[in-house]
Amino acid sequence: MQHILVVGGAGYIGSHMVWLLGQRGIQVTTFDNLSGGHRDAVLHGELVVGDMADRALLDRVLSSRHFDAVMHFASYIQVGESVTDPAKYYLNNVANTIGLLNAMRDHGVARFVFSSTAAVFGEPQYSPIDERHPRQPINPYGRTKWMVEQALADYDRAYGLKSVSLRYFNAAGAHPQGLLGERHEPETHLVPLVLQAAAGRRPHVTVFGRDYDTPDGTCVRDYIHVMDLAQAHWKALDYLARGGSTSAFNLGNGDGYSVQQVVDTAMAVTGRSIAVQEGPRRAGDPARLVADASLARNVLGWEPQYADLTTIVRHAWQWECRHAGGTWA
Ligand SMILES: O=c1ccn([C@@H]2O[C@H](COP(=O)(O)OP(=O)(O)O[C@H]3O[C@H](CO)[C@H](O)[C@H](O)[C@H]3O)[C@@H](O)[C@H]2O)c(=O)[nH]1
Repeated sequence: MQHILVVGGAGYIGSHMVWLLGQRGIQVTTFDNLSGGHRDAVLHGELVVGDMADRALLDRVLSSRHFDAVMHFASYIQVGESVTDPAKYYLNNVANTIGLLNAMRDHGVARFVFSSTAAVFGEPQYSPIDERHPRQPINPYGRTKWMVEQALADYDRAYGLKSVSLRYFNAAGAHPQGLLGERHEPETHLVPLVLQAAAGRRPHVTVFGRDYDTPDGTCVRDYIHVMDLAQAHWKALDYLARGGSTSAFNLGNGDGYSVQQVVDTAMAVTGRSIAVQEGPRRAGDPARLVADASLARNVLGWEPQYADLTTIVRHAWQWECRHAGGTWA
């Protein structure tokens, strides 16, 4: 692998990926519309600012050099918004992604790494969730990701496009040296919200439901460090370069932490108290989402380095302190 096109490479997970590729000596072109990303977050390679829907621009980029693979981080990710505005999600996450695949096909790029999600599984029927678990997404966001996964299987059968879909559980954490971190506008994810409350930038964090069938009544999730996600993508590129077949892998640590445990860990890491407000359940939240990621370990040779919640929260806190103004400067 010499040169990779990273679509959506200025966002949270994409920017960590671009950094890691730089560390590995890989050339990168980042293609991003900057709607959810930041120009300053691209720490390596060239940046093309544009829209995935702009086919003429995609053609220009894809014909500018040979790309060994394309990585896709350009989806919208808010479950609630996908319910109220499904058009936005089907257009970007499905139609624009298919447009990208068609452009890749026309330009002879035959490898693709796709950011998928645990949301393709819907309500868990057993735990931990392995790749064989039925894919029955319960919201438009999950459906868009599952549609693309299915399209990728068809594109392999018909056109020989080889792909890896990586189904993230709960991405969290930040670059270990504080170079990059998590910023979404608006922020809806638990770890940054809890840390912003610890930093005094929010008055409190709201716990969405305390009546779940879990040990402390709050939802349990499998938090995975963003650098471990990037490492899994790196392994996926290597797998495809070695002739690996089109596949999907779950990415998580196999450890479930409750919302309350995240708050408690954040208080221990930051040494600050965090005000908690009780709120109702959030629609579409399963009680427990925990991954069985043994397939990624066995087939990709993936080994998470930062698997414990304390490390994940500590790195996220370093980022929060360093960028307390909410900017990348
Ligand atoms: O202010 C908050 C925010 C979240 N939560 C709870 O914290 C847990 C984690 O919530 P996040 O919003 O951080 O993460 P989700 O599990 O909802 O989302 C993850 O899974 C989704 C699909 O299920 C999408 O893939 C999404 O991008 C990904 O971060 C959930 O139980 C949620 O109810 C709270 O209690 N209060």
